[in-house]
Amino acid sequence: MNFTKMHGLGNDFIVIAGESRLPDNASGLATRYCNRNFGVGADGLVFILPSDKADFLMRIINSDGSEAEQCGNAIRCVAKYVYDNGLTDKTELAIETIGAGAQTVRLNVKDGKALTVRVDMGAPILDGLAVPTTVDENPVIGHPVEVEGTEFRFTAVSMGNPHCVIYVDDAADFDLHRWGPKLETHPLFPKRINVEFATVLSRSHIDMRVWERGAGPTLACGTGACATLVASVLDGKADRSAVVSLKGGDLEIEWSETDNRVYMTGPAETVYRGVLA
Ligand SMILES: N[C@@H](CCC[C@H](N)C(=O)O)C(=O)O
Repeated sequence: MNFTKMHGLGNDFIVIAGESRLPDNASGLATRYCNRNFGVGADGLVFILPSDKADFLMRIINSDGSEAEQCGNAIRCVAKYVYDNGLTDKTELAIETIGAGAQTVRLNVKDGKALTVRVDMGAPILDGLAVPTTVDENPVIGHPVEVEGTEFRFTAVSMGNPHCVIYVDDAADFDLHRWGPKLETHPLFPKRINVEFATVLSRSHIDMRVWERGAGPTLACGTGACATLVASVLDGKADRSAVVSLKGGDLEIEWSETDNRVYMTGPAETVYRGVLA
């Protein structure tokens, strides 16, 4: 199997195109090849597949072998891959995801290569049970969650995949490894959850660090950045358009008042190509 190593702000993927459907052993391939010591090393394994609803279908398997419904950084990589490799000459195309339907992406191209990608990430889901959480509220804002005697407050948002956003004094210095895994697997979250720790720097700038479901600490999370902006608007802390700074760099996020959809703009990079043994 040929692969391409790509990343969006350091959230890295092994990208595979050319299969007609998701291989039966996709989960095993992900745990084997995403391993940073015994494999290629990546946060996820991404398949670019044929779609009957859109130009392409993206399936993403986390490094622990679980499938995610959506991935904001991977969808930008997929858009860059299909354009740069001549699988399409469109600079605006639709990519189907299993959790958020077909999403429109717009490529900013220079010298024949895609530089940045703007993605219509769809409307956020705010109903607590649908996110899913066990909290029957719509929306779920500042709900308590207790871990080892420490109480956090989270706002729940699904961008096709589930997120809980927690405000902390200094996201950049937060102990992700201590709290991330316990929150990810807390009984309040029946499908586990992606956890964002956010510090609002101004109404148009949020600093965020993420503990991802199925992948642990990553350098960036596109859906997490979208969820963080949505939560911060709901919480009255930010305007509808803001820069979300992550460990790997910045994403521009807008939650449109006109159509209720979230738009994400950011880079995608190709690192190298190889063949899986
Ligand atoms: N890194 C991603 C999200 C990947 C999926 C996530 N770990 C999940 O299980 O939902 C992004 O950029 O959105």
